[in-house]
Amino acid sequence: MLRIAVPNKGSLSETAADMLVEAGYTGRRDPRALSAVDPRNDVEFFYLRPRDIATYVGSGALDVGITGRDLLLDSGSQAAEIGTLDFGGSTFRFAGRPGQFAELGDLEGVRVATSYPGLVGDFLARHGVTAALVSLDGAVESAINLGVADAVADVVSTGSTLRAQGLEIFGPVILESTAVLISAKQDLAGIATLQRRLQGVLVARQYVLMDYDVPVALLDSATAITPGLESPTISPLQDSGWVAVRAMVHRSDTNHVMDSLYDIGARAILVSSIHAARI
Ligand SMILES: Nc1ncnc2c1ncn2[C@@H]1O[C@H](COP(=O)(O)OP(=O)(O)OP(=O)(O)O)[C@@H](O)[C@H]1O
Ligand SMILES: O=P(O)(O)OC[C@H]1O[C@H](OP(=O)(O)OP(=O)(O)O)[C@H](O)[C@@H]1O
Ligand SMILES: [Mg+2]
Repeated sequence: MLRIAVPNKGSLSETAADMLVEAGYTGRRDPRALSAVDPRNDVEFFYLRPRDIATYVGSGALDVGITGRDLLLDSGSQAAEIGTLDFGGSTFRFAGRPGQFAELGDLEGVRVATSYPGLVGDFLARHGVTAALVSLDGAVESAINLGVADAVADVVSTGSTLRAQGLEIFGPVILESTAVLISAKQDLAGIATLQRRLQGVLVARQYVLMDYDVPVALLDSATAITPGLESPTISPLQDSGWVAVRAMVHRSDTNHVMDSLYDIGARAILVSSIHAARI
C-alpha cells in the first residue's frame, strides 16, 4: 500500500486535497483525522504539517508527499522533487526598510529574520555572505519594526504583507517555489500511477477541447493555430469540401484561438472542458 503525505493545514492543504479527489482518490471523511485508508486505490494518506512532510518522506517512513519546494529545501531532507503541481506558487525574497539595503552584500553582519533558516542560510553561504539568522515561526515581517532584525527573508505572494509593514524587497530572488511531489524512493509501482493521475488532473485543469469545422483548403492554416498536444484529430464531414477538427487548447488561450480560427474561416467552433485525462 502506497503511503502518501498530504498537507493538513496552510496554503497548500485545500488544493492538494481537491487534486487528489479529482485524481480519483477517496480523501479523509473526518477533517481532523490524521490518516485515512483508500483500499480501492491501495493507498494510505497521512495528513501532516507541510513543513514536516519532507522529513517523513526523506526518512523513507512515507513513500511520497505533497509539499512546497521551499519547505523541501529548507528541511535539508533526502527526498527529491519528482514533479511539480502548478499550485502554491510563491517567491522567496529579502526585504528591509526602504533604501537601507540595495544588494545581497549589504546583509553582511546584519540580523535577518526568517522561518526558513535552512533555505536562507544555504543561500547566503553559497553567496559568501555572513549574516546572523533570527529564526521565527511566522509573521516574520513584524521583526524589523519590533527591532529583533534588520532584514527579513520570507515567502512573498501578493506583496501586501510587506507593504503593510512599510518594507521593500531588495536583492536577488532566493527561490521560485511551487507545490511539488517528493519522494526518496525509486521505481515504486504506485508512485508512477499517482504521478500519472495528478498529471491528468493538471491537464484537465489547464486545457480545453476545441472542435470546429473548416474548409479543406484552409486546414493547414487552421491546424497551425491548433496544433494540439501531439496532433489534431481530423474527421471527414458529409460535405467533402469541409473537415471537422478536434484539438486540445490551453484554457487561457481559448478566446484568442477561437477568434483566430473564425478569422480564417472556421465555423461551428465549440469548446468543452476535459473531465479527466491520461496523457
Ligand atoms: N501567500 C502565501 N503564504 C504562505 N505560503 C504560501 C503562499 N502562497 C504559497 N505558499 C506556499 O505554501 C507553503 C507554506 O505553507 P504552510 O502551510 O507551511 O504555511 P502557511 O500557508 O503560511 O500556513 P500557516 O502560516 O498557517 O502555517 C510554502 O510552500 C509556500 O511557498
Ligand atoms: O505577499 P503576501 O500575499 O502578503 O503573502 C505572503 C505572506 O503570507 C504568508 O504569511 P501567513 O499568512 O501564512 O502567516 P505566517 O507568516 O504566520 O506564516 C507569508 O509568510 C507572508 O507573510
Ligand atoms: Mg505562513
